[in-house]
Amino acid sequence: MATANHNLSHYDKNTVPNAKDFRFGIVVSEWNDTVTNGLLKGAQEALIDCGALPENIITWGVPGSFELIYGSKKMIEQTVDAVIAIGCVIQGETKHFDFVCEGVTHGIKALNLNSDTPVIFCVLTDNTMQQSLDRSGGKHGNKGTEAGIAAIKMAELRGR
Ligand SMILES: Nc1c(NC[C@H](O)[C@H](O)[C@H](O)CO)[nH]c(=O)[nH]c1=O
Ligand SMILES: CC(=O)[C@@H](O)COP(=O)(O)O
Repeated sequence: MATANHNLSHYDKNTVPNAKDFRFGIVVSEWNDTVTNGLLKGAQEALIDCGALPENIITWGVPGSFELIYGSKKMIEQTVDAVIAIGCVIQGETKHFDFVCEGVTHGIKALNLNSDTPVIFCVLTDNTMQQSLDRSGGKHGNKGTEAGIAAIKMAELRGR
């Protein structure tokens, strides 16, 4: 289902475990910070709405989405139950967009494969700034909210 047909902010609390006993790490890119700060807000609000304690949420900034890989690797060492990697990559004039998006995707996939801590992919890869604004608290909701809920569900699965 395309995002256009699904509000990213919608979730049913009855299907989300209570997050009071979990610790979360959030790594957020400074590139396109109007968007990434909106995603961060959505993620933080979702975590707290579902019981997470503010003191159990560690948040670090990194320069760009490519640095989410290393930042998430270091965050895993903070003994958290899940990491949320937040970024916004927007197509420019060159192929750099392709390499950043592919690099981040493969890097975060590798962290999920090679560590015992789930890393949630909250990286927008959009054609325009408007598409990113629409998905970080705009008309399509907030992908950060979606990522926060995913982090709680994966933290619970990790403990099974
Ligand atoms: N163009 C965008 C970037 N580019 C920067 C890279 O992510 C990286 O920081 C640089 O190549 C140094 O390693 N990053 C984004 O997050 N979003 C963009 O649109
Ligand atoms: C994703 C990027 O790195 C990109 O926004 C940079 O823009 P450009 O391709 O015009 O250099």
